[in-house]
Amino acid sequence: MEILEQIASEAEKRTQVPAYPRSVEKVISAIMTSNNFWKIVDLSDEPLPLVAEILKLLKEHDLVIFEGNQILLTEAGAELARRLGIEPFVSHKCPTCKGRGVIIDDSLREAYEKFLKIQENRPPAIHQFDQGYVTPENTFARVALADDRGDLRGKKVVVLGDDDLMSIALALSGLPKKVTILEIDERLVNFIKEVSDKYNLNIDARVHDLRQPLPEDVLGAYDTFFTDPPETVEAIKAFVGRGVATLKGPRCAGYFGVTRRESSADKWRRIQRVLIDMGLVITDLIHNFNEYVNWDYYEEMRGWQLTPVKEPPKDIWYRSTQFRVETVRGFEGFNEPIVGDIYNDAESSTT
Ligand SMILES: NCCCCN(CCCN)CCCN
Repeated sequence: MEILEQIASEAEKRTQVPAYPRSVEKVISAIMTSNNFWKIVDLSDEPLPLVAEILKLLKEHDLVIFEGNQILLTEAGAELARRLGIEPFVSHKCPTCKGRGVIIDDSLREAYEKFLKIQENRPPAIHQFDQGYVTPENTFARVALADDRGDLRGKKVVVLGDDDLMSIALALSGLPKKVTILEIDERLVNFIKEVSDKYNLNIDARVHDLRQPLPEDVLGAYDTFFTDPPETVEAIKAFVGRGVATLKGPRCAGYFGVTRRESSADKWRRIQRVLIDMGLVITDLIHNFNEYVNWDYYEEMRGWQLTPVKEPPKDIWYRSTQFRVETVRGFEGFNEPIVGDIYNDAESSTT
């Protein structure tokens, strides 16, 4: 145990990311499962900067070697794993729903097929706004989830930030009474407007920087919000807080993703305290519900400078947990201006 403690404390000192013996143990389990850096980050469920530093420390202790871009345990590393009883990861994920608990069934199939075609011409994700969209199937799984919880039919829905094109999927499903979207990126707003005009979707799409307070007419006017904020506590407070500010009253719902790729368990605790303090209850937390298509600006992101081997990401590695929250009596949204950097902290790495 002592070596894990030593590596964890050194890794925390170097990265300022909270690190524990369990963090090191999970990285070793991940190495026993895959030699690919991105898969090791994905399996370990620890922040990328911390995983990168732990790998460097394991190498310094001759417990790991880098053969080309492959990350392998040495004989000493395998011996340590045996001694501590560390084993490879084993998945028991449902092959049908992929662990989401919902599927895109026949009632949504036609709308989903249309969405698949429409999203082929979507604007690419850009670094400037920390964009990274989820797969089209994932976007529709969020529609299925919200309908399964009774949050869409006859409801007014608002989307805060929409590189995932949730607004188009929601409108195509025909379930909400109204869909509004606020998005900083004009390319996306124009794309959504064109699609809305072409398919008669009647989407209320507006360019808006979510660091600025919301327009008056959206405050207290919606039943359900969707957002997928950057991974700083400030950004989550701003995006989710504004989502709450759009809600009509108690017992309204909000959906958003929070990742482990850029947020430690300690940051999660701060995030969850912010949610509780807003007067929300967390009704659902679905691990790895969201899977993000690899963005082509990966060489510009901070995480790339930190990787111990320079292997371009191939398979999906960035995932997030889908949160569903509900307001109760006394809830309080947040609609103040945000100043300062909402994209970067010690744990973020894809900005
Ligand atoms: N920088 C690339 C990954 C960004 C993912 N973040 C924004 C997602 C927008 N669809 C945060 C994901 C979890 N909140």
